[in-house]
Amino acid sequence: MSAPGTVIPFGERLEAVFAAYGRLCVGLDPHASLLDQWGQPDSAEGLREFGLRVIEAAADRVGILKPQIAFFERHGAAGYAVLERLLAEARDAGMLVIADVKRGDIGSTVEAYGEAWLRRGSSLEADAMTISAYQGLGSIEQVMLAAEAGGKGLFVLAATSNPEASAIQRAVLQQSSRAGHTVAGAITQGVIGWNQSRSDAASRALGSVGVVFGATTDLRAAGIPTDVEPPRPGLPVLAPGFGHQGAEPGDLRARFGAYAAGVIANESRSLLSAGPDGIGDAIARRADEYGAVGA
Ligand SMILES: O=c1ccn([C@@H]2O[C@H](COP(=O)(O)O)[C@@H](O)[C@H]2O)c(=O)[nH]1
Repeated sequence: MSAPGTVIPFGERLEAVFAAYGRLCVGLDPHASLLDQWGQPDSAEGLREFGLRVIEAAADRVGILKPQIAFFERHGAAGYAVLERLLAEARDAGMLVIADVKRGDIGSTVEAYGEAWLRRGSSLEADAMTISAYQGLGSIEQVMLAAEAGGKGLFVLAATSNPEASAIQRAVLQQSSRAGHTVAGAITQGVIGWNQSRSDAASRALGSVGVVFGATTDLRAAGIPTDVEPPRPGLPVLAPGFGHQGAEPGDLRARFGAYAAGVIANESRSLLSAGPDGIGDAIARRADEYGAVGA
């Protein structure tokens, strides 16, 4: 147990979760159709009941929860109030919470997003957030520093799971120090470089800044070779695309290759569609299947 106020790097916390619970991450995506299936109204009350039941089923079975903020935002301020409660419940239950917010802007504005989602004591405090470096990796530098100071994590969109992303993410850079790299490859290398530049890099198995790689994505075609061992610290990889979008636990090693050890396998609809009575078993079964894949 660490002393109060001690900052434990996000990468270290993630490593501990992998060791205790494995790599499955439950996605909290309260689609209107799922609320209906769960017998809940498409309202803030419905979100609250749905969210509380998902957290109850997930706690002690998995160590990571990824709320998709869009489904709360569509209910306005009432949705955000529910989200605040659910974030606190999940964190109190000991889960690492990744807020899937995909924020990005000029640096001074991204800093404010970082404060909203990662500052200790913020009503929306999570353990990590997803972020876009479309305005340049430099635009998120202050957030990376603030996250590090608070023991928080970031997942930078690199090679996402949606097929229509490839035209942009596979485009080859003409200028910059990473000319010749794809956009996805340059972002990935930039994040790896950031983790390596931290003072404690050599002693860490995992860095605190990761990337988003879709489990449905051909990483090699996106300019990210998967047969070359990345340097330490290892790269956390938030990987949506398992379950509903088609990827299976058995695909993990072939898809991610040298990055497999850092993969957080997110599944949302495939688990949530088991309904309130089936979700606990669905999570436990899937957690076992990822466990069988190994590290
Ligand atoms: O590349 C990306 C980035 C994020 N997502 C998000 O993950 C979940 C996936 O949900 P499923 O129901 O398991 O398909 C959802 O919140 C997406 O917004 C992604 O799919 N791909």
